[in-house]
Amino acid sequence: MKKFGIFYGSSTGVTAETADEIAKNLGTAPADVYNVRHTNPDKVSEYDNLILGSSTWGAGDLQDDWYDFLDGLEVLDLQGKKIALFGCGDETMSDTFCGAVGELYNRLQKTGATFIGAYPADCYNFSISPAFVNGQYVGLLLDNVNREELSADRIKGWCAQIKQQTAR
Ligand SMILES: Cc1cc2nc3c(=O)[nH]c(=O)nc-3n(C[C@H](O)[C@H](O)[C@H](O)COP(=O)(O)O)c2cc1C
Repeated sequence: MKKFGIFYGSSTGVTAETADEIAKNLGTAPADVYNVRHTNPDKVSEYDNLILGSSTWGAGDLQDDWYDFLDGLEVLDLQGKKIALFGCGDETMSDTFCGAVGELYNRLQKTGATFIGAYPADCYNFSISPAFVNGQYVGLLLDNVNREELSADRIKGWCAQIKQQTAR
């Protein structure tokens, strides 16, 4: 089984670019990076570790292409797999910042997968995010609308963490 499969949904390309950047940092081949719009959820069975990314739209909602994919994904048995989440949003959207990441986290609990890649919420400006659980974010959250200059380092640090958490 291959190590990392990266699955993303993106409306204007920001999360797509982030997925590619994460792939480079993890040493993942482009062929293992999937736009969920064109992918069957069963594809995840080929991977030990799933990196899942969505931007947030509406008011804290999933990126459009995630709806069907998540319906199929959340009913799978993913025991033994690790899931790391990332998202792109806008911190100034107050309490919906990266809400899609919170939704992925909540709906995928029942799959039995182990969640890795929690990220410290220091250095962000937010009130309450749906992705903020037990004092930290449940994944890597990026604000390329207002703080794009921070994203490359955040991705680098997070990928180093993911490598450690999947080393065994
Ligand atoms: C109409 C609209 C609604 C948005 N709603 C949210 C939101 O609720 N929370 C958030 O964090 N970001 C929100 N955003 C910001 C987007 O998530 C952000 O621009 C993101 O980088 C888009 O990524 P994508 O191109 O991969 O879809 C919104 C943007 C627009 C234009």
